[in-house]
Amino acid sequence: MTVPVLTSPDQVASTPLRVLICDEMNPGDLHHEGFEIDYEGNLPREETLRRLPEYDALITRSRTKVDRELLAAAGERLRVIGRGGVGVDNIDLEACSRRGILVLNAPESNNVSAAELAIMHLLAAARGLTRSDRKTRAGEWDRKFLGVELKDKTLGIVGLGRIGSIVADRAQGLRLKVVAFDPYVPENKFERLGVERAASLDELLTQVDFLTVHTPLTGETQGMIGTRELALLRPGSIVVNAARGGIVEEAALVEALKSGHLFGAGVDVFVEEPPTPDHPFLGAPNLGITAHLGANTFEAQERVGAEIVGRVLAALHGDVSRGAVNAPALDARTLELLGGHLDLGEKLGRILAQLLPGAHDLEVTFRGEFAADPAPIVTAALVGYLSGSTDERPNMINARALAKERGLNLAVREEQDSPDYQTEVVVKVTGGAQGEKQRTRTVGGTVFGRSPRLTRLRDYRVELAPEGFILIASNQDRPGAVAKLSNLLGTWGINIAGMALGRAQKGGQALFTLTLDDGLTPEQLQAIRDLDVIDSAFLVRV
Ligand SMILES: NC(=O)c1ccc[n+]([C@@H]2O[C@H](COP(=O)([O-])OP(=O)(O)OC[C@H]3O[C@@H](n4cnc5c(N)ncnc54)[C@H](O)[C@@H]3O)[C@@H](O)[C@H]2O)c1
Ligand SMILES: O=C(O)CC[C@@H](O)C(=O)O
Repeated sequence: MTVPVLTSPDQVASTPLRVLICDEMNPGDLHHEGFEIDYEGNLPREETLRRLPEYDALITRSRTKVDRELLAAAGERLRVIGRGGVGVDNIDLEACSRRGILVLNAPESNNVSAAELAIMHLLAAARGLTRSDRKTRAGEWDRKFLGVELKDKTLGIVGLGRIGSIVADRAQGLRLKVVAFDPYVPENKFERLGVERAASLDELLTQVDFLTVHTPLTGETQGMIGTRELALLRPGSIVVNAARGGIVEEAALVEALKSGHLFGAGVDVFVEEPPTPDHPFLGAPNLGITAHLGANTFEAQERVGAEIVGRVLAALHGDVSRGAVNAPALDARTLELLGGHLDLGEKLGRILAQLLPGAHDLEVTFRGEFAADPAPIVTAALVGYLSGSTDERPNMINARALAKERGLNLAVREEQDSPDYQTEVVVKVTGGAQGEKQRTRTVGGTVFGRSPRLTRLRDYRVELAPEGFILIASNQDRPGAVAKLSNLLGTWGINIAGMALGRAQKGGQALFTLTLDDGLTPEQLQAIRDLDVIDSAFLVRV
């Protein structure tokens, strides 16, 4: 982990710290003692690259790509990048971390505006706004068009985070029934918002009249609404994407509009922004388009500007407590003493996120004597558990706040005794709807030298390096199971890097855990599940 070195207050007093704002926003008051802030609105990229070496911090919106080229042009002086808004997909976070550059965002400031824009697109598509506007301007007074009412229809929301929750609230005001799919959000949030929970994306798609997506763009969400998913929607549905281009596949959306399967759609975001003049969206029927304007209101820009400027200036003074997207908050000594335990905690969290996402309780048990206060291991477990489901890149600074926001309760237990290892960390998550059977999943691990080892999966003892992909399979402890499984993997050319076998009692249920160098296709996983010696099989990526 890289700990960015920020300026000490002494340095600040002698030389003004320089901040360049290169994208359009309302930056508020630019006069702050000890700082020189240059607001340039839409600065051409070449100019940004040319001037950047003279600045300590850069503030952007989504227009400016903070890539390796920009970082190379910046040279040594740049230490903080502020993103006015939430999505950091225009910023190469890995490259920033590697150079010790702190990245901050302002995720709460534009969510009302973005949610209102999504509702606007829904209403516009329902009443054919863009079509009627275009025809009337062309001299055609077409009053034949019939729209649809929203009242008593069902809105499906994918992603019940900050913006999805506000959309749910506003939609209920329009008398829509709201159903959402978000496997990472605990049940109590759905209950609090009065939103019905869909168990899967397919279940959501088959029961809604309108669909709106509010997830970050991740490996999982890219293209998550494609031809197959659109076909699952009822004929005459409306689709809105005001999140990120590509969550709804562009070509599939155009096709579904042209075929008449969809009544209409609204988009605020494109895969490539700005789109080329021949982009298929531009000729699609009943498709309302805005130019990534979700955050473009006076109110949001005032909040975004004030928040991101404040955060960047605070960070330049060494206070990284607000909005840090990529910075660890630990000193070098603690990092040294906790050794591989932070890595272990993060891996245990990541495994659990795949075994039981959307839990409402997470409990960490520490066994044995740790060389330093093990509390950061809890944070690391949260980082792992929350990763992959939010734009905010959970890290050692923001993970506890994010967990609180999600309604994830934390508990920590310490046991002096560690019968099997010098130290052991066991993480348990519990989830499930209120009044229904609660599910729990437990994983545990230890550290050999600086390398994490998995020691426990559910009630089974294992010993395995948590690397790559782990295949977890259970069977009735019958002979021949291992051979059949490894033969099958061998026929696919998949190498087994490590294997552990655990069983609760002789002849009872047994658990195999295999680390694999490569992942499995859904068909391969199904073929394993279909083996007569296997009861269940699950693949997690560490
Ligand atoms: N159009 C705009 O101008 C504009 C403005 C602000 C935000 N945004 C975008 O809106 C989106 C939502 O922002 P937010 O602040 O609400 O984010 P958030 O992190 O608060 O919420 C995202 C939600 O998506 C859920 N999620 C993640 N992966 C999922 C998956 N595979 N399936 C279902 N749910 C999943 C998460 O659990 C989380 O609850 C982001 O893409 C953001 O960049 C766009
Ligand atoms: O204002 C912007 O540039 C982008 C707004 C929005 O997409 C965000 O990520 O906050």
